[in-house]
Amino acid sequence: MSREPLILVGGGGHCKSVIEVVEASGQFSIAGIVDVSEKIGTEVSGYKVIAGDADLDLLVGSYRYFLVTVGQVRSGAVRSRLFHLIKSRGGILPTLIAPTAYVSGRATLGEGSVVHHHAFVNAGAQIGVNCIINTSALVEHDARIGDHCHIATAAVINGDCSVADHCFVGSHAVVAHGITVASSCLIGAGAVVLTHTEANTLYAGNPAVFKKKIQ
Ligand SMILES: CC(=O)SCCNC(=O)CCNC(=O)[C@H](O)C(C)(C)COP(=O)(O)OP(=O)(O)OC[C@H]1O[C@@H](n2cnc3c(N)ncnc32)[C@H](O)[C@@H]1OP(=O)(O)O
Repeated sequence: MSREPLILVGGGGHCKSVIEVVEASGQFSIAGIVDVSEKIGTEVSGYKVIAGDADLDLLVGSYRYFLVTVGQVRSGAVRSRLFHLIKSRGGILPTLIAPTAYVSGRATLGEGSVVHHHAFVNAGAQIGVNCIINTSALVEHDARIGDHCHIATAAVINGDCSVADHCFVGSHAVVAHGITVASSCLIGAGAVVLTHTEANTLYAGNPAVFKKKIQ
């Protein structure tokens, strides 16, 4: 079966992690990577950077399938901008699930979202568009994850939680059952979130407490 060519947009560390998922899932062949123009001709995990940011518009005319592979910690703005640019030009952002991950048939996954190796998405979970469900993350039953969120490595979003758009939940953080994380929050690595959060705010620690507002 021939595999559709796929362009990866962003050639940093997160791109390497997505490449592991693309190769293992076997649905697409990686046609190239888009990064800053100075990196054209270099390689990421054996795949060439074929174009710079400014050429993305043109590439959307030549290829159908794209994934945003820029990472996301402090802000999801770059990932969100690239997602909307690709979509506005008619590009398709597929969902991708690593073969070692488990995604319930009763869960939903928005376009451009990637579930990385050994992650688990349980029944009734709803994941928005352009999300990263990173390696070994757990999204439990009926949890809702908004658009452009990054649930980082081994983070746990428990049952009935709601994580709004543009959030980052750090490595090994735990969001307790039924908690709402408001939009554009950062949850520090290892935090244990036991209370609902305010938007645009960093919370960290166990129990997680207010640390600062985010511009
Ligand atoms: C494959 C992958 O790599 S996936 C990505 C994995 N990466 C992570 O999980 C990110 C880890 N980083 C964090 O958790 C950070 O908290 C971030 C990036 C969310 C925020 O960082 P910054 O905006 O630089 O926060 P900053 O350093 O200003 O910290 C503000 C306060 O919160 C505290 N703080 C920040 N993060 C944490 C944390 N994880 N746990 C406890 N306290 C923390 C700081 O000590 C500081 O406290 P103080 O005001 O009492 O001195």
